[in-house]
Amino acid sequence: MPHSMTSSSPAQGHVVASASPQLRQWIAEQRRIGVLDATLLTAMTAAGWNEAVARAALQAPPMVVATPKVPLPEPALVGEPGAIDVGDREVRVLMSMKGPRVVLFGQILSDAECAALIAAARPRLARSLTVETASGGEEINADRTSDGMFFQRGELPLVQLLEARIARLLNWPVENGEGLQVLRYGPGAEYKPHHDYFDPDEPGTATIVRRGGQRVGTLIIYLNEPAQGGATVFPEASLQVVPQRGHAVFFSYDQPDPSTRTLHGGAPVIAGEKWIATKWLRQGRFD
Ligand SMILES: O=C(O)CCC(=O)C(=O)O
Ligand SMILES: [Fe+2]
Repeated sequence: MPHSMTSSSPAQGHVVASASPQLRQWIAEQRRIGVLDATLLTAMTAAGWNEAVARAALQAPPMVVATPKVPLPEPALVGEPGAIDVGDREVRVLMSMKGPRVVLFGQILSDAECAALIAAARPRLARSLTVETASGGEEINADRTSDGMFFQRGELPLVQLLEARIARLLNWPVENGEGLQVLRYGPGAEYKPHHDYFDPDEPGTATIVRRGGQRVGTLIIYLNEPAQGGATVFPEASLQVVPQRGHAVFFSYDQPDPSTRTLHGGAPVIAGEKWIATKWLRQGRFD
């Protein structure tokens, strides 16, 4: 009988002799986001799959997941680890959401490292520009009232160390990352909701993506804690990430399209200052 697939439950069916490609696809997708096999088995039998078939499907060679349009940065969350070893440090896993793809991490930087990054960036701050897709150049933008600067990739030992951690954490080559950007928001400063990918309909985008391809993921690292305000918000997911020193929020987008629901912004700082470091990840080498 025909059956429909959703991402949250296996296909319903009567007793079936063998696992369909759809079922194997669903298993692969669930594993990718970290669901354990025991949980999958329960879900499959509850949905009407014969237990022997369900077990066989779980034992079959893993299927390549076809859902993402392009390979994406993604942390290894299979088995639901509480932390990920990034070489010189254990990064804590605090929250994981599938659609939009958002993962919250803790302790990617120590307090001392956050302070050192702020100190290195502070003398180089200037009013933030945004990439202007109309021309491919950069411009001052009223939607973005922070001050910022870019580090060259590998510019300082601390920057290099952080880039290596990010590469391990998100399984994405260091070479595909843009230089780390540090932003400071004073009281009232904000970054209105936007997408980080480059709009394919804008004439300047072709020029921009010649170097490294599209952006496919973003990691925002919180370097301090504003006294009030300054959350990173995802309006379409009703999600608000409160800045905590050393934490980082990751999100990815498999195509440059609003359907990824990765619209996000930095809410106005109400009191104090907000410092973040942003790492944008490209599809290919960003040289
Ligand atoms: O300030 C924030 O929380 C968001 C920053 C952001 O969207 C970006 O740097 O692309
Ligand atoms: Fe952004």
